[in-house]
Formats: sequence, C-alpha cells, structure tokens
Amino acid sequence: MSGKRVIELRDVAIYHAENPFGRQSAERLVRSGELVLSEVDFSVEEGEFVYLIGRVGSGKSTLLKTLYADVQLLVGEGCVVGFDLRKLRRRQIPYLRRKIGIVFQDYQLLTDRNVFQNLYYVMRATGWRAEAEIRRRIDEVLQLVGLEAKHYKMPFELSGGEQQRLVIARALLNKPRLLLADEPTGNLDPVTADGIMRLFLTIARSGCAVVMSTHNTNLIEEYPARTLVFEKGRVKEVDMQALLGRI
Ligand SMILES: Nc1ncnc2c1ncn2[C@@H]1O[C@H](COP(=O)(O)OP(=O)(O)OP(=O)(O)O)[C@@H](O)[C@H]1O
Repeated sequence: MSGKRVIELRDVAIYHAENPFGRQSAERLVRSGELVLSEVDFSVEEGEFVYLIGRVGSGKSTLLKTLYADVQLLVGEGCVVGFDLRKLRRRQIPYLRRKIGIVFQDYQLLTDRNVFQNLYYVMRATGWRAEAEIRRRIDEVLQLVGLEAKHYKMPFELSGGEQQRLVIARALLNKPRLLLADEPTGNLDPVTADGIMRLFLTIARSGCAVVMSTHNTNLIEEYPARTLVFEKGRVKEVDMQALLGRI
C-alpha cells in the first residue's frame, strides 16, 4: 500500500459470518457465511472525501464495518491505514481502531458523563497518561468542532447537531488518518446537517480521509465529491454530477 493510501481493497468479497476473528479458517467462514458484496475494488488516499450511497440493505454499513474490523475480511486483499485486514488478529483490532475515527448515526455517548468526561474517558482508554496533554488535546478537538464553550454540558443538554459534533470530536482525539461515518446526518435537520458536512470537509482538507455513507443526495449535490454506489452486491464509482444533471 502506498504511503498516501489509507484504504486499498482489491477483488474483495464481504460476508457476514458467525464468530469472526476466531480460530476458524477463512474458507470455513465463507462456507457458512452470507455474501453481501463481491468484486469490490477501490482505494482512498489521505485527505480524500468519499460518499457511499445505495439502497437500504445494499451493504454500506457492512463495508464500513469491514474497514474497522467489526466484520472479518475473508476474500481478496484489504489494507486500512497500514493494517492488512486478511492477517489481522483479534488482539490487533484496538490498534487499528486507534488510527481511524468512527462516527455512528446513534451517538453512543456516555450519557452520565459531561462533554469533557466523554472525551477524557476515551483518551485514558487509548493510552494517554499526561494530564496536561490530555486537556490540551480535548481543548483542540472541541475548538475544531465548535464546542469549546460546552465542556461541562451533559449529553442530554446538547442538541442533536451538538451531540454529533461531540461524536466527531471523540473520533478525532487520536489524530486519525481516516474517518469513517455511517449516516452521520441521518437524524439531523438540513441546516445542522450542512454544518456537519462543512466540518467533515475541513477535516478532509487537514489531510484525514473521510468516508461517509448517506441517503441524502442533496448533500452530494451541494458538496460534490467522489461517490461509490452500492447496487446488486457490487460497488462502483459514478460521476454523480453527470447523474444529478440528468435528473
Ligand atoms: N450481523 C449480520 N448478519 C448477517 N447479515 C447481516 C448482518 N448485518 C447486516 N446483514 C445483512 O447484510 C446486508 C447489508 O446490510 P447493511 O446494513 O450493510 O446495508 P446498508 O446499505 O448499510 O443499509 P442501510 O442504508 O439501511 O444502513 C443486508 O442484507 C443485511 O440483512
């Protein structure tokens, strides 16, 4: 994988299988698994912004899960931020996840801890020890997402858009080279979604690649970028501007 590539998938097929990352061979998992996608071939470079679109159940989340090793890659070649997905062992998964940021639609925040504590918890859990550095980094990410005045707010005291910003701040704590976002604007009103999109574009411009699934083609129209379409078990790149122009 070239130094600038953060994702490289070659002739990949993706299966949902029971007990991934265990002792069973890939062949055995493939035999008992359910095929979701095949012939997947694409790469993403540092700083790129990529949309994933497709109907409900077309495999967008499953592909994202494969990239952060929630689903095991059983067929083809796959490399994410320097980790070979075919050779990945269960114990290596936390190290891969420290190099990527993950943003879900359901925020998965610690509801009994404030903004600062939500971030502090993650930093301690990912090996940061020096208090001053932890505080500095928390200040930096909160500033980046525009929540610098909200350190002591509880999650329930934040709006949906602010909660999503906090999730993005959390994903950025370890300076990832890749941000994976699964329908991050799905629960947000159009104006708030717009703010989140602009934040993602700023993040991409800083050099961190952003891969985001969405059902919202208005966003693509407004913020054009590379687009991968999931259809009939395959993934193909499309010229979205040409496509939207014809509608
Ligand atoms: N844990 C699982 N075990 C087996 N099959 C699964 C599992 N999770 C999802 N699937 C199947 O994988 C296929 C792809 O689902 P996936 O959630 O990746 O689609 P999606 O494109 O993200 O959909 P949506 O737009 O609704 O989020 C579906 O047929 C789904 O039923």
